[in-house]
Amino acid sequence: MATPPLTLSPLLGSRNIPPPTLVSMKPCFRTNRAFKVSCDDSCFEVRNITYRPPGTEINLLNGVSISLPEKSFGLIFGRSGSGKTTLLQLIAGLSKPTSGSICVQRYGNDGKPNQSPEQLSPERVGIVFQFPERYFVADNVLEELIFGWPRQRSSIQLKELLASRLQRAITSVGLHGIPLDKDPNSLSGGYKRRLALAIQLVQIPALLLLDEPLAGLDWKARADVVKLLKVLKKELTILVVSHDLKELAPLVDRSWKMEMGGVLKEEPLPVC
Ligand SMILES: Nc1ncnc2c1ncn2[C@@H]1O[C@H](COP(=O)(O)OP(=O)(O)OP(=O)(O)O)[C@@H](O)[C@H]1O
Repeated sequence: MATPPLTLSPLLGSRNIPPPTLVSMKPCFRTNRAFKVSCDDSCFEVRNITYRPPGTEINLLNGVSISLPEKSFGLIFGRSGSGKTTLLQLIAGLSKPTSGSICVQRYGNDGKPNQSPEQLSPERVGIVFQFPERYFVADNVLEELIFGWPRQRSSIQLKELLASRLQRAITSVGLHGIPLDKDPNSLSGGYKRRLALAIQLVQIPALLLLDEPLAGLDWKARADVVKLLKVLKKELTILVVSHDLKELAPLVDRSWKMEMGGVLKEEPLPVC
């Protein structure tokens, strides 16, 4: 039986993004690891995207391109207001690019595309906005996790599928020791982030987008989230926007700098 796609949590559209603090950058650079795209590998590709919000005269993004191989970790850094979050929103399908495309491209042994690019559908993308815990709506962890799920009567098979996905998501973010009837707002900062990640992982996204995943956490919670992302990276393709370059650097396979005016350039991280 075909599995109906799970709807994205209604929370997504309502999460506002306050500006993060800018972390000073050190003047030494880390080299990006070389990537070999081999037989039947696929890449998430943003191709020459331009974005001008409806009714405005200014392009927030100008000819942005990204290629991120499956199960790799990409990081976008750059000054506040340069357009990083805007780009994540476009990749997640929350707004439409004015021109350009977002797709999945498969490559053959020779490194050349071996079929036509497939448009990246929003159902395959999970996004966790900055400070996601500010937008928790439920009284307990379980309700928070299933907030966006279909409420109509569903088949036993669908219920079983959702339950197994839920179990897997809870385990993969290390929430299994937490009672499901606990108030999400009583969790520690690090566990709130785990919960926000689990909400997205239930849908088994092919691509996970994270906007400032370490912002506002204490050092212990930051270290926990970095450790968790290292584990998730084995299963998922992850694209992060962050100012916390030093802590995330060990995970990063590819990095880009967003210049003011929405111009993106592939560039090594400016950290030792
Ligand atoms: N719908 C819109 N209409 C006009 N301007 C917008 C719109 N959305 C965002 N902007 C502006 O676009 C610029 C880029 O915003 P964006 O949030 O993408 O930057 P950012 O690089 O993620 O910044 P930060 O690091 O502070 O989160 C900002 O100047 C913002 O005010």
